[in-house]
Amino acid sequence: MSGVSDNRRPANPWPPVQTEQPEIHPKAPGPGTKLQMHYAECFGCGEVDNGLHMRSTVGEAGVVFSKFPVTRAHQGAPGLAHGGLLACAFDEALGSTVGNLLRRPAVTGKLETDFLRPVPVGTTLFIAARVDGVAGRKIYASADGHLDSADGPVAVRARGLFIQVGLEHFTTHGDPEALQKFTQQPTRRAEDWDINP
Ligand SMILES: CCCCC/C=C\C/C=C\C/C=C\C/C=C\CCCC(=O)SCCNC(=O)CCNC(=O)[C@H](O)C(C)(C)COP(=O)(O)OP(=O)(O)OC[C@H]1O[C@@H](n2cnc3c(N)ncnc32)[C@H](O)[C@@H]1OP(=O)(O)O
Repeated sequence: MSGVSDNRRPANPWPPVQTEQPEIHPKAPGPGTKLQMHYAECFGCGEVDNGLHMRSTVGEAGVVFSKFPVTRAHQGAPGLAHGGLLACAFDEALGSTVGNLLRRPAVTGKLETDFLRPVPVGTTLFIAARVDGVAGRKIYASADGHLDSADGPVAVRARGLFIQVGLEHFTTHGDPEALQKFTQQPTRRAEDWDINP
C-alpha cells in the first residue's frame, strides 16, 4: 500500500519561468553552520509548545538541512503526521534556506507539496532544501524530506515561490517590535541583508 516510487514528480517544469542562478549572499552562514531559530515564537523553529522545533544546518553547495522530529502532537490520522504540519515544516525549511542563503527578506507566495509516503509519529523528517532560481523578486526553492536519515526514502517533496519584500511588510502587517528584536541579533543587522526588492 505504502510503496510509492520516489520518482513521482509533478509534470510541470520547475522553476516555471526563466530564472537566474541564485547568488549566495557574501555574509550568508557557511557550510557546517547550525542556524539559530529565526524567531522564538515561530511555530516552525521557535520554542513554542508542540511546535515543530525544527533545527537547520547549512550544507555544501547551497543546500540547507533541516530536521523535523514528528511527535504525537503532530498527528492527523492516528499515528501519522498531519499533512498540513508537514507542509508547515517545508515552509519553514524553504523559508529558512531563502532567508539565510540569499539574505533577502521574503514571504511565501505559493507552496506545493507531494506526499509520497506516510510519516509516522516517532520518525524524524530529514529535509534537504535549496534555492533553484531567482527572477526579480521571485525566488524559487524546493526540498525533499527523507524518512529517518539523510538518505532515507523520500516521503514528502515541496516547491515554493517566495516573494522578496521590503522591511515595511513586517512593520506594516506584523509586529515592529518583533522585527526590531530580530535585527538586534549580531548576525542579523539590517546592513547585512539585501533589503531593497
Ligand atoms: C534585516 C532584517 C531582515 C528581516 C527578514 C525577515 C524574515 C526573514 C528572516 C529569516 C528567514 C528565516 C526563516 C524563515 C522561515 C520561515 C518562513 C515562513 C514564511 C512564511 O510563512 S510567510 C507567511 C505566508 N505568506 C504571506 O503571508 C504572504 C502574503 N502575501 C502577500 O503579502 C503578497 O501577496 C506578496 C508580498 C506575496 C506579493 O504581493 P506584492 O503586491 O508585493 O507583489 P505582487 O502581487 O505584484 O507579486 C509579485 C510577483 O509575484 C507573483 N506572485 C505573487 N504571488 C504569487 C502566487 N501565489 N503564485 C504565483 N505568482 C505569484 C506575481 O504574479 C508577481 O509576478 P510578476 O512580477 O511576474 O508580475
